[in-house]
Parts: sequence; structure tokens; C-alpha cells
Amino acid sequence: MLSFAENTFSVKNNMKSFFKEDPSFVLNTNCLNFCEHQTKFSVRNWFETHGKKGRKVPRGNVGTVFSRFETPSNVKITVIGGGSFGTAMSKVFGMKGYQVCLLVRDRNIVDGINQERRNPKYLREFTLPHSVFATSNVESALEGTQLVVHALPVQVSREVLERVAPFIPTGVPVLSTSKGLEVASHKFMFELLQETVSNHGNRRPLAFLSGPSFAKEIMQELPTAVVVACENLEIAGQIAAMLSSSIFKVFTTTDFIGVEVAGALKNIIAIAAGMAEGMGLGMNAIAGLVTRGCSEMRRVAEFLGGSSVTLSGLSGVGDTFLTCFGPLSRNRTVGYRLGKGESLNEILTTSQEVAEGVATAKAVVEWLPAVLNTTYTRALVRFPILLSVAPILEGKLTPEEGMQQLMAMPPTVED
Ligand SMILES: NC(=O)C1=CN([C@@H]2O[C@H](COP(=O)(O)OP(=O)(O)OC[C@H]3O[C@@H](n4cnc5c(N)ncnc54)[C@H](O)[C@@H]3O)[C@@H](O)[C@H]2O)C=CC1
Ligand SMILES: O=C(CO)COP(=O)(O)O
Repeated sequence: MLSFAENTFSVKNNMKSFFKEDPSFVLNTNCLNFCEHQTKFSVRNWFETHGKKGRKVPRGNVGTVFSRFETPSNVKITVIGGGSFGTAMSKVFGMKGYQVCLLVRDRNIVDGINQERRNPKYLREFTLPHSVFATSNVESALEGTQLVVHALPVQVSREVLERVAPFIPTGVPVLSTSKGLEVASHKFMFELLQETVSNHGNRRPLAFLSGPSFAKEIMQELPTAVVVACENLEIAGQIAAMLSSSIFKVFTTTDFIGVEVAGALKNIIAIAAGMAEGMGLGMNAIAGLVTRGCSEMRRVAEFLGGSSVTLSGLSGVGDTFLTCFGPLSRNRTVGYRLGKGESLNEILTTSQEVAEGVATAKAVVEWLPAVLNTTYTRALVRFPILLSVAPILEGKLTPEEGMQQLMAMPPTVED
């Protein structure tokens, strides 16, 4: 039997090899062909379901965009958004030696980063690498950039992206890290990006980063594993290689639909899980709720052409577990405080950071019955968790009534 010290050593070594493994960016042809086949399949499903509604999949494959041999210090990356996640992404790229330009609207944040190497408003206890600098000038932030990282709340994304899009050089990939559905249009980030930065033949590849990744833990340099989705697996691999380090492990996929659906919907499940915890319902209830929530999330993703494999991966159950059980989650905290009896208004007026699930829950209640071509009441039977959170947030149901409603649903086959 291994001693405690030997065990710790072997666990550490395993973690090291897990995080040091090369990102899957040099792929053999068979694998690439297989993935391309999978993408076409997803896209065809998407068109079958949404074609009549005029929805389009992102188009923007322009082949290889980065020179594999470029030194990081010669590559400029623009991160849009000076909140928690924009700051964390700047650190990840900055630690690799890339020139990172953080585009923020707040003058204090610009000064804090440029003068003291820290964001004075978000995660201010951590310093940033010297290769990170900030500006609020859109034109200079995007001039000569080779990768744009979008890290803003979903509800403000369209307005900002429309404003910055003319300054993003054609062919430069845009990597979105935002998770949610736009309330006004009921659209996911991949559709929103398609409409703003990759439209009018201005082909910019679109990629999406998701997975269990609290900004604070990234800033603490704790090991983190995420997935980058892009229709073009080579571009996903190149972005993965740029991000990868001994503390940041990046997997790739072509299934951007699965990644996007999971990233948006897991926040609603986290509000529900937090609520159950705040109400003191016990671990049986929370585990049941999260598992059934994952099932609802997977069924929505599959309906839209996403893969169940993605939903069982980092962006699916991985991020759901983190957000439902991790004390740092803003969405779980909103639910917890609701479960303890606070009103949504009280909670939102005392929080500084965005909890995307609040807006996404509202969007899903309008969007899901419409996309299923049914009524709210009928859709509720199939998606009771995703569709019960919004009425509670709006004060139409109490958390207790929401839970009673869930428990009163008729028995059904598990899947
Ligand atoms: N914080 C985290 O741990 C993670 C966050 N994300 C996602 O990243 C996205 C951004 O989240 P956070 O950075 O955490 O949010 P945050 O609440 O920390 O910061 C939001 C930032 O957006 C800025 N902003 C708001 N409205 C704006 C506007 N109209 N124009 C320009 N800037 C504006 C704010 O000034 C602030 O800097 C969200 O979709 C979130 O789900 C994803 C993974 C982890
Ligand atoms: O998405 C996240 C981690 O992956 C962050 O979750 P919260 O927005 O709930 O804090």
C-alpha cells in the first residue's frame, strides 16, 4: 500500500502530466475527417430545426490564421471586457508572453492596470503580467490584433460588438467566453456574434471557450481545464495552444452548439441548486435537481443539433457541477439568497458582478416553448427545472411553491 506521502506525490505527478499533455492541435487526417463529418451533421440538424425561422450557423472558416512559429511577444491579443473574466483571460495570455490589450470603458480600470498592474474593481488582490495593458480606445485596442477575446455580459454584448466590429481586422478570430441567451432576441452568443462581427461577408472565425473556470481560481494560478469550440478544428487547436500552460489545460471540439447551450443553461440549474441549498432541502434534493437539470440541458442541446458527448464534458456537466456546488458561483449565490428569503431586487442591488442565469432564465421561458412549438404548460412537463426558475425570480412563485411544483410532476421514464 502507498504511504500518504507517496500517494500525494503520484497524485501531483498525474496532475502535472494531465496539464502538460500537448493540446490536440496536430491532428491526424482521420480524426479531422471524422470531426468535419460531425460538424456537418450538427449543422444539418440545426438547419432542419431552424432553417424556416431564418436562423443561420456561424460561417467564418478562413483556414489557418496564426503562424505556428510566431513568438508570443510579437502577437497582439485584444480582450474586450474588464470584469472578472476579462481580467482572468488577460492573465492567462499575459503569462504566456502575448501582448495583451484589455479594452475597458472605465477610466479607473485603465489607470489601475497600466500604473499598478491590477484591476482596481475586479479581483484587485491579484497582479497582472507586465505584457498586459489597458485602454478605452477601441481603434488602438484592435489595431494589428491577431485574436479578439470577448468577455462581456451577454445582455450588453450586441451593443458593444456592433460598435467594435468595424475595427476588428477581417480574418481575425473572435473567441467568446460569455455564457447566456440574449433576452431581447432569444439568441445564443454564436448567433449574436454571427450577426455582429462575422456578417456581410466579413469572415472572422468564431470560437467559444467554456468549462469549469472561476475567474478567481484562474487568477490564483490553480489548475483549470476548459474546452474551445470552433467549427474549424484547426483554429480551435491553435487557440488551445496559445492558451495552454502547466496550469491551463485546453481541450477542443467542433460542437459549438453543445458548448454554447450548456454554458447558457447551466446557470439556470445553478440558481435552482443554490435555492434548494438556501431552503435547507438536503443533499438528496440538490443532487436530484442537478442531475435532472443536466438531463434537460442535454435534451435542449441535442434538439438544436449539439452532441450528448459535449454535454457530458467540461462545458456540460463539468461547468454545471462547478456552478451548482462551487461557493464562488454568482448564480448559485443568487439562488441561495432567494432560498433564504431575499427578493431578487435585494440580491441584485447588493451584487457587483453579473449572474447570467437571471436573464437567461427569463429568455428561456419565452424561447423554449416557442422553439418546441408548444405552450409553456406543456413544455413545463418536459423541462420543469429550466422553466420554473424564471417565475420564482419574478416573484410569481415562491421557492417553496416551485419545489412543490417539481415534486408534483407526473412520474415519467428517466430519459
Ligand atoms: N467570472 C467568471 O468566473 C466567469 C465568467 N464567465 C462569463 O464571462 C462573461 C463576463 O462575466 P464577468 O467578467 O464575470 O462579469 P463581471 O460582472 O465581472 O464584469 C462585467 C464587465 O462588463 C462591463 N460592462 C458592463 N456593461 C458594459 C457596457 N455596456 N459596455 C462596456 N462594458 C460593460 C463592466 O464594466 C464589467 O467590467 C459572462 O457571460 C460570464 O458568464 C465565464 C467563465 C467564468
Ligand atoms: O461560469 C462560471 C465558471 O465556469 C462562473 O459561474 P458564475 O457566473 O455562476 O460565477
